[in-house]
Parts: sequence; structure tokens; C-alpha cells
Amino acid sequence: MNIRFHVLVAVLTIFLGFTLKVTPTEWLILLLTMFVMISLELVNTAIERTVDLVTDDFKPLAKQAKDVAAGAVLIFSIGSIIIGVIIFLPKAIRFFN
Ligand SMILES: Nc1ncnc2c1ncn2[C@@H]1O[C@H](COP(=O)(O)OP(=O)(O)OP(=O)(O)O)[C@@H](O)[C@H]1O
Repeated sequence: MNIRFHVLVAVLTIFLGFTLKVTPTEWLILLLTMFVMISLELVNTAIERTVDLVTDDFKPLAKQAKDVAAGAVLIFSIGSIIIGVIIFLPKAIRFFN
């Protein structure tokens, strides 16, 4: 996943937020989630670049550093999806009924 994908998801989330009229508290949760997600992706990219700068060889520690950083992004992505479903699903069901 790259940063462009996360920015696209953030733009879609904002569009959905206006369409489904989320509350101010829900906006705060969504904004925090989007900003943390993008920040985490940037930190992941920084770790990848740093590892690549340090070594071109296959090293178990290099693999661990990249995999753990990618794991952090994955875990927060799963959390973000759960938050999105909790906020948007009931509103979407009401919207289409
Ligand atoms: N120097 C290395 N030594 C050992 N394993 C590595 C090394 N570099 C990468 N790997 C392994 O290969 C995987 C892919 O590495 P890569 O640098 O392509 O990361 P990526 O997440 O695909 O990066 P990008 O987001 O730039 O496409 C890593 O998650 C890691 O498991």
C-alpha cells in the first residue's frame, strides 16, 4: 500500500462523511484515524528507506524491521476499517432505506 492509496481513502471518507452527515464527535474520530493512518505510512516508508540505505544484502534484522513496520500499518488499517464500519454502516443502512 502506498501513500496515494491512503490519501484517496481519506478523500472518499470525507465525501462519505458529508453525504451521510456524521456528527462532530464522529468527524473527530475519523480525522484522527485518517491522520494517524497517513503518518504511520510515512513512518513505514522512512523505515524501509533507512533499511535500504543501510544494506543491500538479505539480513534477518532488515527483514524484521521492515515486517514490523508494515505490521504496524496493517494493524492500524484493520482498526480503521472497523471504525469506518461502526460509524458508516448504520448511517448507510438508514440512507438507503
Ligand atoms: N535487506 C533485506 N533483508 C531481508 N529481507 C528484506 C530486505 N529487504 C526487504 N526484505 C523483505 O522483503 C519484503 C519487501 O521488501 P520491500 O523493500 O520491497 O518492502 P515493500 O513493503 O514492498 O516496499 P514498498 O512499499 O516500497 O513497495 C520486506 O517486507 C521484507 O520482508
